[in-house]
Amino acid sequence: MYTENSNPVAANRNGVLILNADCAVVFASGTGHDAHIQEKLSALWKNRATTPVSAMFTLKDVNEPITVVSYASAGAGCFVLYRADHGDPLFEFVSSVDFAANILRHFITDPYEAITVVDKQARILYMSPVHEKFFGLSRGGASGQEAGKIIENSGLAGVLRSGKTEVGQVHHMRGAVRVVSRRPIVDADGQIMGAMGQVMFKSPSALEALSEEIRRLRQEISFYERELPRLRGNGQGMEAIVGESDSIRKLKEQIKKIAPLDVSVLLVGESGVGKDLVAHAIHHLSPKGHKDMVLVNAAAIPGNLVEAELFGYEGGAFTGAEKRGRSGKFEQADNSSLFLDEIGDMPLEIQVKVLRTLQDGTFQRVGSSTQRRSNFRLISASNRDFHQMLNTGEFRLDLFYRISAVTIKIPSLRDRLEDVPILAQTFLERFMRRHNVQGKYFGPGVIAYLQSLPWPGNVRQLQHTIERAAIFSEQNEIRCEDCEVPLELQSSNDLSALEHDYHKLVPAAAADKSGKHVDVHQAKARIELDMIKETLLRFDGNKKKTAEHLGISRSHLYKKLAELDLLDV
Ligand SMILES: Nc1ncnc2c1ncn2[C@@H]1O[C@H](COP(=O)(O)OP(=O)(O)OP(=O)(O)O)[C@@H](O)[C@H]1O
Repeated sequence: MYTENSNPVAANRNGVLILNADCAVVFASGTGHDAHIQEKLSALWKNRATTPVSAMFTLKDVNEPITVVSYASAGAGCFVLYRADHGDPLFEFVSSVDFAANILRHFITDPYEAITVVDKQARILYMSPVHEKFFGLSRGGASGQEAGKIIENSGLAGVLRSGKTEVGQVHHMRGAVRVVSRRPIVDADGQIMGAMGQVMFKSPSALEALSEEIRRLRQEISFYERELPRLRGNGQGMEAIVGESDSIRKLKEQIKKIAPLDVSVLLVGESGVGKDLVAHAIHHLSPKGHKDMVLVNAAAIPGNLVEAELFGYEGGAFTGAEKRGRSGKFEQADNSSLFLDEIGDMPLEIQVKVLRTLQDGTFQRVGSSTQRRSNFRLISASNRDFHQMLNTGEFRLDLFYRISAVTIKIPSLRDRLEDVPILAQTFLERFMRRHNVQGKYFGPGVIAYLQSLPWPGNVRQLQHTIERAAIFSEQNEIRCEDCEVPLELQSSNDLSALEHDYHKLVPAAAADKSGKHVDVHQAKARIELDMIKETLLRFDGNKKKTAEHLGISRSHLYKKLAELDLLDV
């Protein structure tokens, strides 16, 4: 029998015992000499045929509990003995969990959370198989090598120096991005023994998505921080209406005069001219301006909910109603302004319902017979032609009188093209402020080009054009070709209506982007082409919807598409 007992410290705490097939001791070291321990392990080893010896277990009924790691071969049983202190988590873990070894094995071979263990000199003692594979090494190929030589950008040597744990670090290696944690490993006296790195192999893409989401949310927060002053109302007064033309000056005068008076105002004008802005400015300058204006989109209230939405309801008035009931828009607008947007699109049956409240300010909540009163200032807006609607009976005359004590017409942009430069500059600066972009500017000829366009979608369309140009312009300079203008006819969707407005559109279409003159047929074809392209895009290439929307037959559309070589769209 060979015995080894030269290290008193090791002998005191640790040891090795090797037994042959007949349970005789062939090697003992340290606590392996302890007769009591030898007896216990021999008994276990003897019964190995009926009760296999665990890979890791604790001997409890000896002087001091001992953690044992065993390795069995056909001819011998090798036991590594480790005298654990009481309260040592490893001892507790191993002594209380039968399958402790399986867990540790799982931990060191987990394909999703690979580990690397280094000694004090940052030499690799162990690397998980999946990690070795990742580095193109064979099994055990990393052992004994310097961590920095195997692991690109390894931070383990740094952790050994600093003694500080690093959690959730992004680590670039071999062209991949991984999330890693590194920690120093200390002994019972707090001395650094080595370090361990752990790499998340699974879902770094999910973590990347998470960090991308955080980045996006941060951006959004900073966007809203910049927007807040405007949303709080700083941008809702007269200063929000940009323009220096005579018609805009006159409009601002009208707003100043009308705002303090408690009369109902009807704002008319094409879509995108700024009716909403004007409504806010009137409310803002009115004695009720300190309260929020209540907005109702008259075209968008679902028919079956219109009464509940406008007048409110009592608790349990109908299935799905809130228990405590709810106030409607009229009630919410008490002592404030009520903005009835798109009033020209209000269905006739709803017109009847609102008329009475508009006449005397009284209403009843659905499910209640109590008469309520609301004192609101009415502002309405529409891009529809009221004369025509009154003639055809689409809009009630009595309601029209009620909403239009004063009517303000907001001019189309093409009738005040002198406002285009200041509007374009304002939108560009606003865009840069909101999106933290710097240095964009209009190149030569761009403003003149913008002034030559008809703007059927008015200021909204100009704003979108500038924003699109700011996004897509390759350099800081915005050029004419960046200002692609899809023709959006908001209030009239067909080509005949376009022809009706032809005298207004021709001057604009009569120059191409470089300012070169084109004749009337070319200009008309250009408009038609733009409309077809824009509408096709809007309806994802659906030709039926495109034809319907443009008010042309499908055969005409196909003919045009064939001419334009767009049939495959
Ligand atoms: N004079 C202006 N100065 C600055 N921005 C303007 C001006 N007129 C319109 N805008 C901007 O153009 C866009 C459309 O304006 P707004 O919604 O007020 O138009 P609208 O006439 O109410 O349109 P719709 O009839 O389609 O509701 C908004 O972003 C608005 O801020």
